[in-house]
Amino acid sequence: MPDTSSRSLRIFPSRRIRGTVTVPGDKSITHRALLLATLAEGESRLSGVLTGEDCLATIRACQALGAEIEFLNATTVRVKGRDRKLLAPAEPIDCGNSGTLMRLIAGILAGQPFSSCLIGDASLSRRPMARILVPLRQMGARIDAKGPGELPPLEIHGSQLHGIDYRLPLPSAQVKSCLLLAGLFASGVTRLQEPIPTRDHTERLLRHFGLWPIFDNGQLVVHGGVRLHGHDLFIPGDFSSAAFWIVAAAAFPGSELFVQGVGLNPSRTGLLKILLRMGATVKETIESCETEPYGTLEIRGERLRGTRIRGEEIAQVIDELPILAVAGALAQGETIIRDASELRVKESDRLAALAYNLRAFGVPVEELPDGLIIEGGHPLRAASVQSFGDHRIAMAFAILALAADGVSVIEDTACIATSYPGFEKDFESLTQSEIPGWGERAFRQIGHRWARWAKESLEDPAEARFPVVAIDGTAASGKTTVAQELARRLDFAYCSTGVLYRAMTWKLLQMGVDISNRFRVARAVGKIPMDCWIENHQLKIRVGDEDPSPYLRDPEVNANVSLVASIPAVRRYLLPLQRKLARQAPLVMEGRDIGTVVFPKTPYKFFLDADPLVRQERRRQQGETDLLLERDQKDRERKLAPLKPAHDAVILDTTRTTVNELVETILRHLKRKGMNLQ
Ligand SMILES: Nc1ncnc2c1ncn2[C@@H]1O[C@H](COP(=O)(O)OP(=O)(O)O)[C@@H](O)[C@H]1O
Ligand SMILES: Nc1ccn([C@H]2C[C@H](O)[C@@H](COP(=O)(O)OP(=O)(O)O)O2)c(=O)n1
Repeated sequence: MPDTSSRSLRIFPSRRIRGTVTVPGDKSITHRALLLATLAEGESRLSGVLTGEDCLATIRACQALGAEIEFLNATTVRVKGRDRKLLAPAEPIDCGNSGTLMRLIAGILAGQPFSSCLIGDASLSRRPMARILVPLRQMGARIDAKGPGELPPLEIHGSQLHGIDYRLPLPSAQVKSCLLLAGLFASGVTRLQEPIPTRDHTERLLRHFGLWPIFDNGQLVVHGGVRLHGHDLFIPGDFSSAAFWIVAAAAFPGSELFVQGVGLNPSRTGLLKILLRMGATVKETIESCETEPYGTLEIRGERLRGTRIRGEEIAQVIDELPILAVAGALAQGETIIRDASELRVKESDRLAALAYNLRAFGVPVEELPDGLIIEGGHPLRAASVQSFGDHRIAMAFAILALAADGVSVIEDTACIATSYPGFEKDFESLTQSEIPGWGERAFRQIGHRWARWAKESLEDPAEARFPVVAIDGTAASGKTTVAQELARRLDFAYCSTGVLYRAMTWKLLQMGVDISNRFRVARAVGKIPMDCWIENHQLKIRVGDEDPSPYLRDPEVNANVSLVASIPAVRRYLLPLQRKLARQAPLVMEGRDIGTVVFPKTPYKFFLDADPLVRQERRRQQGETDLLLERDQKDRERKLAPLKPAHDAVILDTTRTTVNELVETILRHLKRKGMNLQ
C-alpha cells in the first residue's frame, strides 16, 4: 500500500490507465441530502453517502441540530428528520474544511429561533462569506462574521426572515442553495436569479423531498413555511472525483477506462465537453434519470490538444479546473484558462498552487490574475510538490506525476480524505498494475526499464532514491567514457556533474563576474536560476531560459571551472540539484566528490586515475585546450569536497586498460556488492 502515514504519496510513472472504477458518493449531493433530510418530517435512507471529512462534518452538524443519524452500512445512513423544528446546538458547529457546509447551514440557521455559531479550520477561516451575508442580511438575518473582512467564524442570532428578490452577482451554487434554504424559513416568497446556471442539486433534492421550486421568468422561486417529506435517495458517484481518472485515461494514449455509477447531472459534466474539444474519446451512457442522473462513462486515451476555457463555461467546471490544467499540461499546444479568479478563494489559491506545481514538473506556465496559460506537451520531470492542503490539487498532481520521468512525491495528502477516501487504493489499482503491494507494483510499472531498482528506492524512504553508481577521478582518466558505457549496460541514466560546474562557470563568465572574488561569485550564484533533470536517460540543464550545453567545453570554461568549483557557495548551490536526480532514475554519476560528498552512502563507488602524461595526451587528441594537471591540483587542494577517493571506493588505473575491460571490472564489483544484475 502507498505510504499514507507520512501523509505523502510517492508516484511511479505509468502512462496507461486501465480498468473499471466506481468513485465514492457525490460530495455536493451528500451535503444537501443530509441537510434536507434533517429538515424533513419522517425518515430518509440515504445510500452511496460520501464519508469524507467534509460530509462527516455535515453529519455531526445535523446531529447537533437534533437529527437522528444512524449508519446502516459503510455508505448508507438513516436520517430521522426534525420536521423543521431544529434544536439549538449546544456548542459551535465545526464545519471543518467545508465551504459548502458553512454556507448552506448558515442559510438554515439564520431563520431559527435560536443563536448558533459556525467555525472552521484555518483554510475555511480564510474563505469569503460576504457573498452569503449580504443577501441574508437583506432577508433580515443577524449574523456577525468574527474574522477580519467578513470571514468566519459566523455568529448567527436567529431571527424572522422575509423573502427577497435577489440577483446573484456571481455564479455560485453555494450562495444559491444558502438562500433557497433560508427562503424555506422566511415569510413570503424568495426569488433568485443566477447570472449563469450553476449546479442544480439543491433544486433537484428539494423536489425529491417534496417541494417544487418554481422557475418563473428566469427566476427560481421558493415559498416560505413549506414542509419537506423524508424520502430514500441513492447518491451516485461524484463526477468531480471521477474527473481525475477521466482526464488521466483521456490523455494517456492506450488507456481504457470504465467509470460506473457516476453522477451525470448535466450541470456537472462540463469537463466532458471540454475534453471532447481537446480530442478525447468519451462515451456517456445514462442509466437512470431519477432525481440525479447517473450512468457509465467509457474513456479511451488519445493525444489531446490544448484548448481555451473561459466565460460561462468556467462555472460548469469550477471544481475540475485543477485537473483540467493538468490535462492542458499533457496536451499538445497551449491551454488558456480565463475568468477563473474564483479559484483564488477555494481550499487554496488554486491558480497560484497550480502555476507553482506545474512549473516544478517542468511545464511552462504563465499565471494571470484570473487564469493560466499552460504550454502543454513538454517532457515532464519528476518533482516533489505540495498539496497546499487542497484535496483537488493533491489528486490533480498525482495524475500529472504519472507522466514524469521518475518518481515524484506529493506532500501533505491527508486532505484527499475530504472528498475522496480510498483515492490511494483506486490510484494503485488503476495506474500501478495488478501486483499486490506498492513496492512490487512499482517494479512492474517502471517495468521494462528500471523496475528492479525501484525496490532500493523504496527501502530508503528518507532519501527516496534510486541506486547510484559513483564514478570519481582525475581529468581525462576516462570517467565519461566508462560511465556512459556502464550506464548503457545497466540501463541507468548517465549523469556528468562536471557539466553543472561548467554551466555555472559559463554563466558567471557571461555575467562578467570577477571569478577570483569569491564573495562576488557567492552573491551572483544566488541570482542564477539553474535547474537540471533526467530526460531520456540523460542529464538536461537549463540556466534560466538558456541551454548552456554548446559552451561547456570552451577554453575559458576549462580554464576557470576548477576555481569556480572551489567556491563553497557554488558547491552548496549544486549539491541539492545533484541529489534530487537520484529521485528520478537509477544513475551512473561521474564527478569528483560523488562517492565522498554527494552520495556518500552509496555502496557502489569507483575512482579512476591514469598516468598524467597519458591523460594529457588523451585530452590533446580530443582537440581541447585544457591545462588538466593544474585543474587536478586545484581540485585536490580545495578545502571543500576535494578530489580524493572515498575510503570504500574501488580504485582503477585506466592507463593501460580498455574501456570494455574497465566496465566489465566494474560490473563484477557491482555484483559482488549485491547489485541485482540481470
Ligand atoms: N581506458 C581508456 N583507454 C584509452 N583511452 C581512453 C580510455 N578512457 C577514455 N579514453 C579516452 O580519453 C579521452 C578522455 O576521456 P573522458 O572519458 O572524456 O575522460 P574524463 O571524463 O575523465 O575527463 C577520450 O577521448 C576517451 O576516448
Ligand atoms: N563532482 C564534481 C565534478 C566536477 N567538479 C569540477 C572540477 C573539475 O575540474 C570541473 C570539470 O569537471 P569535468 O568532470 O567536466 O571535467 P573533466 O571532463 O574530467 O575534465 O568541475 C567538481 O568539483 N566536482
